[in-house]
Parts: sequence; C-alpha cells; structure tokens
Amino acid sequence: MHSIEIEVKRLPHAEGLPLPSYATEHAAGLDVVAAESLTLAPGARHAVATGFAIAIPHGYEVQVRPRSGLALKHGITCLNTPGTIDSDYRGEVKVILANLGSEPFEIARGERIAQLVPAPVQRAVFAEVAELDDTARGAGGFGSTGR
Ligand SMILES: O=c1ccn([C@H]2C[C@H](O)[C@@H](COP(=O)(O)OP(=O)(O)OP(=O)(O)O)O2)c(=O)[nH]1
Ligand SMILES: [Mg+2]
Repeated sequence: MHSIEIEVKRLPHAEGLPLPSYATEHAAGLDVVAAESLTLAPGARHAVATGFAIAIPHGYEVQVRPRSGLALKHGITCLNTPGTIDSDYRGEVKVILANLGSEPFEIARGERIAQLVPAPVQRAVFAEVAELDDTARGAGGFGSTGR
C-alpha cells in the first residue's frame, strides 16, 4: 500500500515516548500519546502536548481524530474534530481534548489520546459570480428532506 513520508521531530519533553504508530497492520490512524499528564474535569478542555512536530508533504494534511474507546467509555473527544494539521505548520502537534463525560478523567503521560490520519488536500479558488445555477434542492437544507 502507498505510504507518504512525514518528517517528525521529537521535542525535548517527548524523551522516552513512542512516536505516532499504527496499532495494527491495517489501521487507518497512527495512535498518538500524551507528552504530559493531567486531569480533565467534566466540561473542561486542554491542548494536550504530544512532544513532536512534523513536516507534511505539500498536498497533504493530517487529521487529528478522537479514539472511540475514550469517547464511548469516558466522554473524551477532540473538541475540534477532525483537527487539521497544515503542511506548513512546524509547531508542536497538540490534541484538543474535551471531557464531555460526568467524571474527571486522568490522562497519563504516554497514554494514547488520539489518532492521526494523513489525507490528500484539494485546494480551490473561489470564483465570484452574480447568480448560481438552479437545482432541485435550491436553498433547502438543515432537515428540509425530512427527519
Ligand atoms: O488539533 C489540532 C489543530 C490544529 N493544530 C495546529 C496545526 C495547524 O496547522 C494549526 C492551525 O490549526 P487551525 O487552522 O485549525 O486553527 P486556526 O484557529 O485557524 O489557527 P491559525 O490561525 O493558526 O490557522 O494548529 C494542532 O496542533 N492540533
Ligand atoms: Mg487556520
């Protein structure tokens, strides 16, 4: 299967931590671990350090997605899901975790908190026009076809 290469730089506070990696042979997402430990109170959010920075090839992005187990069992999700890592971003990758559950959630340094899915990017130019073409849907949306 085709893989793109993403350069990764380990930051000092990531010493001893695994870099993002696939948990199984055909996993779609590379699991990423927390580079800090913290407790997330119910309703709280935090940009969790991962301890690495990346250089994604132009034409690609990396999506930051929640782990379903944390979401289902504990209400922990990525608030901005899917998070977008731009190919020109060189800062530390962070995972914006939110606790939608009812209990405080402890995150240990080294614990897997999210997954990264590289994806191709389609860029576009917005061409301004006076009128758009007619369609059957028209301006209908937000449930216009029924519940
Ligand atoms: O979950 C995320 C989302 C974003 N980022 C970093 C990488 C990304 O390239 C940058 C900007 O993200 P985004 O464009 O989503 O945020 P913004 O609010 O538009 O910030 P900016 O004005 O810096 O683009 O922040 C992360 O580390 N984790
Ligand atoms: Mg932006």
